[in-house]
Amino acid sequence: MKLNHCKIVDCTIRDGGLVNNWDFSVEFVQDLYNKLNEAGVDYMEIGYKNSPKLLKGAESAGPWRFLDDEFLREVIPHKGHTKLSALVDIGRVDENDILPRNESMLDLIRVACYIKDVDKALQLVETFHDRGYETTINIMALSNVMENELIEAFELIKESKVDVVYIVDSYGSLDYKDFIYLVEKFKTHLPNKRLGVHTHNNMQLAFSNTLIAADNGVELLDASVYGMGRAAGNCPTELLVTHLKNTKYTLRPVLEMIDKHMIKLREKEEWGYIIPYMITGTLDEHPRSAMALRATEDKDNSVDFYDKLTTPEVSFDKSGKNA
Ligand SMILES: C[C@H](O)CC(=O)C(=O)O
Repeated sequence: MKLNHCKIVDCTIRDGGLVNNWDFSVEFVQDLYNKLNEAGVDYMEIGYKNSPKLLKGAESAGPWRFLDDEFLREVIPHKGHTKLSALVDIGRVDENDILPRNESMLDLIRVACYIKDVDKALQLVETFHDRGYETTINIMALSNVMENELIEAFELIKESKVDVVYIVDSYGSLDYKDFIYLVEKFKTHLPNKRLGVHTHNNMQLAFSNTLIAADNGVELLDASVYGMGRAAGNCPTELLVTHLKNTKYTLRPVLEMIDKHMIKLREKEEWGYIIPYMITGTLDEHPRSAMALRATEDKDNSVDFYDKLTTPEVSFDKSGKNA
């Protein structure tokens, strides 16, 4: 039997941290690592490896926002076969903070960027590659990228050392036709690269879009336990684990994590398919205005929210309120 080509990258801590300001206990993270390892999940993204020096106003965040190698060694004293990954952002990472891989707990470093910064992202990728890490470049907000910009980026990526190139649906606004189109485009222009996919669930399509990408040859599939991720959340890990065929994955340990931690956490924190996130998804916008709305007493007034977003002469201030 030919084993499925896919690998799951669980992003619960990194993307879920955008929901609770990375306020996960050490016990939670240890349980998650152990359960993902038991379930056969390939990678766990344990947080961001950005530098607090380069990101003002983030002092209140939990330790998973600015991973520290010493701390990681204490949290995961016995590493199983699940590899550890961290995400970095352009302009927020100090490359001097990244140890050579053989001195670090991390195996994979993923560089997130917008299309205009692909050149800078690839410079970072080269540094991390030369320090021994597996690398990805995650081009965010792809639904807002012009074809000509993408083609220019492909030229640089093709010649680079990056291992995996991600198709990222940051706004949860793409459907199956978009994914088939994008995967084909990436495969045609980057025949020498492996591909990854990261989806958001604004339109209830995260799981199905991930499967379509996988069926079309994408290898690294991002997911989060119970879908925990920014705003509408991500493709649920438990669904991939149980649904992908010809794999070594098992569902039971992920269900144990959900029973022990995720149900309680979801009562305290909010993420998932919620109408204001559906609205920003269908309008192909960042969910920040919907997130701001959900923090107000008016949080369920979706008609008013929709009217504001679709009325060109109304503008929003930074908190998401209309001005
Ligand atoms: C690098 C990640 O794919 C970034 C992310 O979560 C996004 O939605 O954008």
